[in-house]
Amino acid sequence: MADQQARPGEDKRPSEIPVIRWEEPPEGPVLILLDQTRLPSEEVELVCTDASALVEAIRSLAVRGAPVLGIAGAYGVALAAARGFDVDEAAEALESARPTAVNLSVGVRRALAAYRDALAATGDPTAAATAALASAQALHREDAEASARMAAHGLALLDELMPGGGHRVLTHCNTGALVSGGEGTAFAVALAAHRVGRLRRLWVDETRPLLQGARLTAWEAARSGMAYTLLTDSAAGSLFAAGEVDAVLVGADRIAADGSVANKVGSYPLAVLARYHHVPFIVVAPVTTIDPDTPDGASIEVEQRPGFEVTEILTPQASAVGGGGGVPLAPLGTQAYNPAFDVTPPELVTAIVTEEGTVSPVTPEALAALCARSRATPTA
Ligand SMILES: CSC[C@@H](O)[C@@H](O)C(=O)COP(=O)(O)O
Repeated sequence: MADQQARPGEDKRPSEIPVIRWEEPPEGPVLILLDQTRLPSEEVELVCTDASALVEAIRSLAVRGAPVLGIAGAYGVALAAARGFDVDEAAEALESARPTAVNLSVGVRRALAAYRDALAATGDPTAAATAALASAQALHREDAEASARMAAHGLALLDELMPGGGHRVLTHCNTGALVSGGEGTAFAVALAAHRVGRLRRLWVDETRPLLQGARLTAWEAARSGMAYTLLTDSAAGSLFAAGEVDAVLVGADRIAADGSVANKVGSYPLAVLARYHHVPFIVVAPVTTIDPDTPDGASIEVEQRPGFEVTEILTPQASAVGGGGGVPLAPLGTQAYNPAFDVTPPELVTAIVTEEGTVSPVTPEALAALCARSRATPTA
């Protein structure tokens, strides 16, 4: 079950946006999410008391973006365990809530493994629930740390590629604090450049159809005080042609073993434009987004979203899952093609920036070496 409660909208640094948190009131543990479908007009929290409410929140994009989906999935397992639900069933429902972002299943599986190990060791479901929660909290902390390290590596790369500073960066979708335990992935790099006075402008693609750029990235950019300009996705071409873009920074939902990058639909056209205009196309993602079990781009499952997201303008009150209810943009009955993501082949990616360092050029061998380095670091 999920309840909604409004919270006052005082100004905060992006890192202080309370995207997701665990609380234990007397009625029992809850997972509290900032409902991203209501931004930027309202800051409303969604209180999940069970995993099925969280599954619904994930499908409706109340919580979204690869790293935080992993964190949410892990807390979802902990919630099911703490509330005495069937943990395996909850884990399965959570893992399959959205197919493309690999972080979701990484987070769910990690908390589930912690739960099962503790149950096997102690036979005590309460101890197992505590272990699942500790695992989710560790993932949450690690993501914040990874975010800071990605920002540092990404800023170093921007400075290396453009030693003069004054970076004009184009970004797509939303990759800031709203998707992370920290300040995000691609947006965190732009924020780091802004803080040291080297970001001249952040170009923000509106990101049709659900407007994560306009609603969320512009909201985060405004809070950070950086210079930013919103554009329609289709205006990116003329912006490149005018020589106004020095680099493209995007996140990723899944990176295949060959370096193919699944990210919000519209990323691939930006990569093609960037190549044509000799502009670096940089992907920023934690190592958990690299999926060694997915060999190539063709093997990535791309989520297909309902057509009404394209044929209607959804108001915050209209359900993004249950079927329309928004303002019609197209004649009734119009069919829509609505993949949530597209896949950029590795040859169009200048670099992949992770918390473990930067891979450039992007090759299967370099990615495998990075993953091996990361696996050598123990996790909770
Ligand atoms: C660091 S976030 C990377 C991606 O998850 C992000 O760019 C994206 O595509 C999110 O899509 P969404 O459908 O809003 O979950």
